[in-house]
Amino acid sequence: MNKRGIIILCIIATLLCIVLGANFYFMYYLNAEESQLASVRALENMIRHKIRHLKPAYLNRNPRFFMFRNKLLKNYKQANYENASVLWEIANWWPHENEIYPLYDSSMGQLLKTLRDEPITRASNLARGTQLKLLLRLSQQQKVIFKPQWYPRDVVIEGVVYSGKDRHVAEVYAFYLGAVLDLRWTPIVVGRVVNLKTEIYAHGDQELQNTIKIEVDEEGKETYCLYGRCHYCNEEETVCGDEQHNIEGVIIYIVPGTLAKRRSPWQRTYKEEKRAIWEDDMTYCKSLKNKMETMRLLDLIDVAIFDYLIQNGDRHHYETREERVVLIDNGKAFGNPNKDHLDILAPLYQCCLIRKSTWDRLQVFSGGVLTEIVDRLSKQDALYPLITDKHKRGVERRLLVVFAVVEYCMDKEGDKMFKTL
Ligand SMILES: Nc1ncnc2c1ncn2[C@@H]1O[C@H](COP(=O)(O)OP(=O)(O)OP(=O)(O)O)[C@@H](O)[C@H]1O
Ligand SMILES: [Mn+2]
Repeated sequence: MNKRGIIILCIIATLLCIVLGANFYFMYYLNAEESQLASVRALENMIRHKIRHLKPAYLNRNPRFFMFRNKLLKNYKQANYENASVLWEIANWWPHENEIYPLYDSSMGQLLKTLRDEPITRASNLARGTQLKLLLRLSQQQKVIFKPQWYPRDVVIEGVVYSGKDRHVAEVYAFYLGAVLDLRWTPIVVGRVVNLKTEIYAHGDQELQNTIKIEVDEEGKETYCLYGRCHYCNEEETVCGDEQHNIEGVIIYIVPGTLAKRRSPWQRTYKEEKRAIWEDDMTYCKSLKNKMETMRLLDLIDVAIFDYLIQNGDRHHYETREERVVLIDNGKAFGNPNKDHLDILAPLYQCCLIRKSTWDRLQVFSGGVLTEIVDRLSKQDALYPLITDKHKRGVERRLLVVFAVVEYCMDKEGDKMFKTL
């Protein structure tokens, strides 16, 4: 063979290698993707099977519930007070690690009422986070956060789990749900109707006033519309007062102490065409178990259950207080009552661990009692009813899914999945 022949042969051989190699790679890639998909599907099927065969105890009311009910109702019943300052001082001493308020305290009911009734004496934009929120001062003293209403209760937010703006009532619901499940890690929150003209604009600083548009129609009737200052704020998207200039919103008590922000290991990519590793890798938790303290992992699993019940799929970061996880920012829940995003529960089904106390507590509120008690507790809130019946049914349906996932994990891991840390 001459020199030219050898070169041509070499080129052909190289090309063959590249084509074959690429093919093998492609086939490997396809298989890997298929098996990942298969494992996610298999898990979903397993959970579906478990739901169909749930023990009656998970479906019926638990008689132990009565031991908790009266105490809860008594503790969170809004009550008259004499001196708001004293109550705020008490509440500012409450937090310990991530527990924001005590199990039972006679000041709680009074504190809730101060947040609902005390006059707003100053208002400004709070450009923390990305969504519209205000910083209010009550009675020249206590600073609180205000998140306004964007949607009526029955609007269904379509699309991905983190679509849309905040749902203000979700913050109140989260507060009561945390109280019921003994995950007292949320800020204390009440609903409040505020007057955009006389309470917000009139006490607003120059900057806030500049972000409130006042329109006057031919009859001289004014409309106040707030767009605020924040990452997503713009003049086209406003919160407008009704005929009396009233808007709904929530007053969020500021958690005293230092908060640290951390990236969630189960963070979404926020790009619909790109999936995160944890979304396909069902063994994702294995490496985390070596990297992360068990305490932290258990906190995040509690958070996953909490978020799954209310369908908050936007906990891209979590915050800690004294090294324990707090449930700050629960506004992106209750978007679509007809849809359950199972992957919010990934920390539970991938790690197959749960705090024993959380597991015991969840079972106390089986059989429809969970949404009933949150409903009773929130009856005194200015924004009652917080969520529609469809959303309530969603919470109950998801509680069964949590039971089913724990059953699935028990099959896999046995009792060693329950931790007492
Ligand atoms: N109750 C609170 N107590 C103390 N700090 C708070 C409280 N609520 C919010 N913050 C602080 O303000 C930041 C922004 O609040 P939040 O996360 O609710 O806003 P957001 O606009 O929804 O943010 P994101 O767009 O990141 O979801 C929080 O990261 C936290 O540091
Ligand atoms: Mn948010």
